This record gives sequence, structure tokens and C-alpha cells, in this order.
Amino acid sequence: MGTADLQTLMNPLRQLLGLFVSQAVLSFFSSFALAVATTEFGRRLRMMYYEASLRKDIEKYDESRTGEMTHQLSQDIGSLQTAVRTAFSRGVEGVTSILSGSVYLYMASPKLATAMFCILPVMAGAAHLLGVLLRGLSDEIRRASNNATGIASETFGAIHTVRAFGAEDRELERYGKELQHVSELKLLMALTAGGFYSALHLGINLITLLICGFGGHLVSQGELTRGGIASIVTQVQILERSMARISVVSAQLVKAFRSSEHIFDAVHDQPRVNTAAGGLGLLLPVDAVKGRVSFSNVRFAYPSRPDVEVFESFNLDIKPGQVIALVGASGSGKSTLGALLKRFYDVQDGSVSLDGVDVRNLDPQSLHEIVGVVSQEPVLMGTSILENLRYGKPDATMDEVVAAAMAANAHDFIEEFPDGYHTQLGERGALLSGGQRQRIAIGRVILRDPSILLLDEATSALDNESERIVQEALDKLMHIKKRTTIIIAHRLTTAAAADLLVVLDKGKIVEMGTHQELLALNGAYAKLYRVQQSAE
Ligand SMILES: Nc1ncnc2c1ncn2[C@@H]1O[C@H](COP(=O)(O)OP(=O)(O)OP(=O)(O)O)[C@@H](O)[C@H]1O
Repeated sequence: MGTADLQTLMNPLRQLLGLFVSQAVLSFFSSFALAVATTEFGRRLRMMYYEASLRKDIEKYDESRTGEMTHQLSQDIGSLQTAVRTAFSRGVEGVTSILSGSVYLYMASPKLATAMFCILPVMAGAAHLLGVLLRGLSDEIRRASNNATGIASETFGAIHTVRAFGAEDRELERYGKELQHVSELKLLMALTAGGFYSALHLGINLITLLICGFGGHLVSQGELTRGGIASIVTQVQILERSMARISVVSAQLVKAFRSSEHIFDAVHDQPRVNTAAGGLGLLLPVDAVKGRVSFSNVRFAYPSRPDVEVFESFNLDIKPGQVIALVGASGSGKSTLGALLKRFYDVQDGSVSLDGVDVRNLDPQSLHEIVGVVSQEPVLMGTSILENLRYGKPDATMDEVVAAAMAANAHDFIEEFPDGYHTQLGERGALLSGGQRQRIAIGRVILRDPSILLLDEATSALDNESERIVQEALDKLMHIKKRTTIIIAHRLTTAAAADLLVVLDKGKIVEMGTHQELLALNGAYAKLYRVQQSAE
């Protein structure tokens, strides 16, 4: 072979090599760009959904299972991401080959192309029907699998109760039932989709047969060559395969968007209380707050139970610096007053105000800075003790943190841990005892230094010794500075020292006065007190 021949051979080879390399580079960049775009899409959607969930109204939490929300955050958005990625990669490829195949067909034989395109609407109609069927089924599957995840997460969260009641088998059965339902629905979906795709393939083969028949007729008429019909049949098969692929991709996309509809709804849902920081409502300077709290003609029923009115027309005025204790039977509305003050819920009528400002007109961040809470069963985060204390004041110095922990009677037990303040707590602070958890919770409130303190039965879950230590910490918290304090008390020993005791019954104030005055009155409080004294 001469040099000139070799040159002639090399030229096209070089061109081909160039083509292959550019194809590889192009394919790398397009798949990378697609991965970047879908990853970013997933990240943003997750952030938007997470934020919407964090900011949604508390009553929505009363009605939903947190496990479902976690499922949606990971599973549903994940499958949407995959579907979008597949739709783009396969969809673009499919659409391109349909377009180029159609042009080729039309140029090869306009009559054959027209005949073929007449059949397309029938296929599109069938694909639409499948979409409708799949949509209904995928809704059902989503509901059932969210239920299953909800059950599992509820059980994990309440593992001590489950273990204490030996309820593992019952929980397994409950989860298993839901999972069985999911499997049945998925099988039904596989049957529907499988049936459709088999019918689709049958249709495709029938169309190919028809084209062969019609093509044969055109050959006999001299309008088409035998070679032409062979390449048309090949092209038609490519076209049909692309259409089938697109219908699969679009069904997947429909399914994923359907199961994510509620995510978009949640993202667009405007909460009643906008907790986003910045200029929403009045900002009361924390230092200038006097601490007067007034409930005026409050009418309230929980949104999840609108028919049961907890308060019909409730009035209570708490003076700045006053320590009041709310007492009364279980279910009389004590905790609800705290929830209204923190604006977890809005009153239906009347108002709750702070220094004369309706809490609805206050910036929620400002409100939470002013009103500090120590709850009955404080929940800590699964991070370090230090970070948990700093939850009250993220920029607190180490000295401030230690001082707060000392005031909360927590410093000594923290120092006994090998890692001290850096000790990692389990989920919800599970590695601490109830009393230790409460002292950390008191410490974080001391750091926050609120003007109004809400103590929700803070000592009710403790034994006598722990109660004494926690009570001592609470006393320090109440006396570090004079602040309005509302104690939601179950144990009347906690309430006895308050300036004013407010006795509630079914959402109404039945008695008010100091401990001594109420004992002398010999009414509801005295009765409650005697019952508790004899029980202790
Ligand atoms: N999230 C809620 N959704 C619907 N109803 C609720 C909710 N929380 C409380 N309730 C109802 O509101 C009423 C008042 O409850 P609340 O918790 O305020 O009573 P409480 O006096 O604090 O009781 P306890 O001393 O047992 O904590 C009760 O009938 C209760 O069932």
C-alpha cells in the first residue's frame, strides 16, 4: 500500500476518531450537567420542603405523622429526582429519534408516513388512559407507604413504651399489615403497567405488519422499491421503540410528580403564623419588656377539634414580675394557656397580649425571646451538652454556658462525664436521666434570660430527690432576676409558693388567691390539696 493510499485510509479514520472523542466528551458533559441540575433540583426542593415543614402551623403537626414527613423528604423527592433525570436523558433521546425517524419516513414515502401517523393518536389515547390508572394507584401506594413509615417512626420514637408493654409483636403486625397493603397495591400497579406494555408491544408489531402490507401494495403500484420498504420497516421499528420508551418515561414522571404533589402543596402553603425572621410584626426590645400578660375574653377550641371549646370567655391579668401558678384538674386548660401565650395557636375570639401588645401583632422571634419555656418533658437535641445549652443563646461564651449550667445545678453532673460539656447525647437526649434533661433545659433557658417564664409542670415526672434539685434550679432561675412567671403546676407543693394561685376547672377560673387564702376558703383548691397530701 502506497503512502497516498494510506493517507486516503487514515483521513476518514481520523475523522471518525474525532467524532467518537467529541461524542464521548459531549456525552460526559451532558450527563454531568444533568446530574448537577437534578442534584441541585433535589437539594432546593428538600430545603424548601424542610423549611415549609418547620414553619408550618403547630395544628398541622397535631394532624400529621412526623414519620410521613421524613419519608417524603427522603423517598418522594428522591424518586422525583430520578424520574426527572430519566425523563431528560431518555426523553430527549426518544424525542430526537422520533423527530428524525418521522422526517425520514415522510421523505421515503409520504403515504406510508401519513398512514402511520393516523395510528398515533390511538396510541397516545391509550398512554393517557394508563396515566390516569397509574395516577390513582400511585396515590394509594403513597398513602399506604407513608402510613407504614409513620408507624415505624412512631414505634422507634416510643421504643420504651413498646418494650415496657411487650408490644413488639403487635407493632410488627401493625406495620406488616400496612406493608402487605403496599405490596398488594404495587402488584396491582405492576399488573396494570405490564398489561399495558404487552398490549403496546402487540400494537407495535401489528403496526409493523400493517406497514409491510401497505408497503407491499405501494411496491406493486411502483411507488416504492423493495429496498425502500426494508429500510422503512427498520425505521418504523426504531420509531415505535422510541415511542414506547417515551410512554414509560412519561408514566414514571406522572407517578413521581403525583407522589410529590403534596410536597409542592406544602411548599406553597402559607402558614398562619409566619415564623421567618425579619420585620414580621412588632419587635419588642427584650430589655424594655415589663412582663404584663393578659388573656381577655379568650374563646378557643383546638383546630383539630373545633367542636370542643376549651375556653369560652377567659380573662386573666398577670402583673409584671408576678409569679402565678395555674392549678386544676387534668384537662382544665392549663397547658393550653401556655400554648396560646407562645402563639402555637391563635384564639378564635378575644386576645392574648404582652405588655398590651396582642401576640398576633408581635414578631414571633421576638415573642419566643421574651417568653422562655421549661416543659414537662423537655426534649434535647442529639448533639453535645454544650450545643444543647447554647440552643438558648447560640453565641454564648463558654463562661456564660458554665455559669448557666451551675445555676441550673447541672455543672457537677456534666463534669463527671468523661467528655464533659462535649458529651454527645442520644436522640432527644436519651442518654440522660429525666432530672438531668430538665436541668439542661433549665440551663438553656437561663442563658436565654427571658422576661417571662413559662414552667409547664416542670417537676411532675421526677422522684423526690431529683425534684428537689430541679426545684432548686428553678428557684434560682426565677430569682436571678424578677420576671413574670407562670407555673403550670400539677403538684401543689410547686404552686404553694406562688404570689397568686389560679384554680381552673373546665376552662373557667373557679378560685384565685394565695395558698393560705385558698386553704381558708375550703373550696376546690383545698379539696385538691387534701387529696394530694393524703396521696404523698
Ligand atoms: N393538641 C390538641 N388538640 C386537640 N385537643 C387538645 C390538644 N391539647 C389539649 N387538648 C384538649 O384541650 C383540653 C385542655 O387540655 P390542656 O392540656 O390544656 O389541659 P391541662 O389542664 O394542661 O391538663 P394536664 O394537667 O393533664 O396537662 C383537654 O380537653 C384536651 O383534651
